[in-house]
Amino acid sequence: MERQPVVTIKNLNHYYGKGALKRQILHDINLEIYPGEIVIMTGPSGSGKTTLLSLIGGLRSVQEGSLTFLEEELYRASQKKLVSLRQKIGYIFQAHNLLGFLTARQNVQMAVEIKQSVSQYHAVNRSITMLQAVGLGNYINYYPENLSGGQKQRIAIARALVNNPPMVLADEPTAALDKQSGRDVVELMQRLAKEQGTSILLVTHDNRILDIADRIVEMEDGILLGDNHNVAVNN
Ligand SMILES: Nc1ncnc2c1ncn2[C@@H]1O[C@H](COP(=O)(O)OP(=O)(O)OP(=O)(O)O)[C@@H](O)[C@H]1O
Repeated sequence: MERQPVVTIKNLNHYYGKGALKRQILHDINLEIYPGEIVIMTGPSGSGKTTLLSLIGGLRSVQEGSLTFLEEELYRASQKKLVSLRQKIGYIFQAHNLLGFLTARQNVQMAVEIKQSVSQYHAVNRSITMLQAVGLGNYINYYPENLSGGQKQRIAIARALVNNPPMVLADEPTAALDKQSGRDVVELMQRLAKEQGTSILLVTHDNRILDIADRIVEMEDGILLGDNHNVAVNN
């Protein structure tokens, strides 16, 4: 495995609220994620997992500490830099967030077209290839409402991976799925991530999928447990 991390977080703190209402949510977080690595983050509700995910994804500004993505520092980064970072990340959420008036192919194609100046022909072909890779080759022209929860989540995976991003952030991707569909979806993510060398940071409460991780870290009251040793070794 290549040793230059995709994400390096050092002494990261985060707060919500102002004045007397200011509350520290993340405490001195240290974490490194390497290319192709699948890291699962667990922890109780309200412990700060989604907050950390949104900071890594450039969806919130870093307030204190250092967070680098592919060697770009996000602390005090411009909006332009944050926008360009977001384009390097695939997102998969609990609710698949597909657009109901677009077919499976069009939902994936949109992600290709937003990001790159590619021809429509190329965007269509890439979208179809990606849908085939997630096992939806026979459902390319279906609308989301005519597909199962697991199939919709597969479209979301195709959309997240179609631009071959260095990193995918997944927030409870199996929460709305039954046991078998949840398992299928994460195994698919695991396979594609390994094939493409994509790193995955996946937040879950689902103990049944922990085995797909290369590494498990746990968030408790805004403190990240389980990764300190790793950071020390890599420094
Ligand atoms: N925008 C916000 N403004 C103020 N407080 C917030 C905001 N977003 C989250 N919080 C609070 O910050 C804490 C951490 O929330 P966060 O969503 O990061 O936790 P989580 O571990 O992802 O929880 P869950 O597993 O329920 O999604 C919670 O106490 C939450 O109420």
